[in-house]
Amino acid sequence: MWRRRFAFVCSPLVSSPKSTLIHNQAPYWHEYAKAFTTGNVNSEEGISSKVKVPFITFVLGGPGSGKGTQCAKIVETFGFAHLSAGELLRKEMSSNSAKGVMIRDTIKEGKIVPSEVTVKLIQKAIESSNNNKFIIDGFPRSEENRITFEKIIGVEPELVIFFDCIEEEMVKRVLSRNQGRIDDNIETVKKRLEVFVTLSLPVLDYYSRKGKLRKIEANGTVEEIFEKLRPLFAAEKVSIK
Ligand SMILES: Nc1ncnc2c1ncn2[C@@H]1O[C@H](COP(=O)(O)OP(=O)(O)OP(=O)(O)O)[C@@H](O)[C@H]1O
Ligand SMILES: Nc1ccn([C@H]2C[C@H](O)[C@@H](COP(=O)(O)O)O2)c(=O)n1
Ligand SMILES: [Mg+2]
Repeated sequence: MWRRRFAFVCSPLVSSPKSTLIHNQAPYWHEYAKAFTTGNVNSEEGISSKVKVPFITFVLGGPGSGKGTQCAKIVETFGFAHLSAGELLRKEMSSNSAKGVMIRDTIKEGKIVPSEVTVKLIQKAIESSNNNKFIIDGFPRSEENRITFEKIIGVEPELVIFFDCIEEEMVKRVLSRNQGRIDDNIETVKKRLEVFVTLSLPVLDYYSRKGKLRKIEANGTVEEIFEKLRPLFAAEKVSIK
């Protein structure tokens, strides 16, 4: 019943109160569901009603729009597991394997890493977590990302948050981030902004049409922005029954 309340409070556009999580099940889904089971899966009947299905939120926005900053606050306040696609890729690129080098070159160019690489890293992180509420930051960055996630993971997000921030502010934030990222320079930021418009906007459009998108105006202070997010995550609305 949490979902019905969620839909009512946050989006009159959500047309169906039916859970989308257990539809579109990929072949992988059965194994995936077992990772979240309460120990009551009946192999003949399939997934039992006690299986805990993951609650997935995607977070999108241009470079420097504040995704990582706000995700950290959501984790702290609402107990989500934070999976940053960019962070997973940066960890992977630090190995000097051929894949690591490919990731490094792609990130430096401000482009998008092939979806299968990113989705497999996300899959591994989900499988090794004890949590069942995930906030996936910086994903899906493209329609290819989205479709690959659906194919491999077989779960749809309940919610997609878009941080809408003006370009000038995003550039300012990235250039003063000072965390030693290879993409925090003006050339790469310009390319990332172009990639965002070309590849990520269609994803936002897709979720908007499904009634799942929540746009957050992201030009204010960290606290002001978090206050806009808070109602989306009020505890009882995201607890999985
Ligand atoms: N509301 C804000 N006001 C001012 N600075 C902010 C705000 N939110 C985040 N920042 C700062 O801006 C920089 C970029 O923020 P953050 O890393 O959260 O963005 P991001 O959307 O995750 O970017 P990227 O896509 O490049 O990873 C950080 O140094 C962060 O401390
Ligand atoms: N789905 C994703 C997420 C990230 N990347 C690459 C390309 C991005 O510019 C870079 C940094 O990501 P961020 O930390 O800003 O989320 O990582 C990707 O290819 N695909
Ligand atoms: Mg980030």
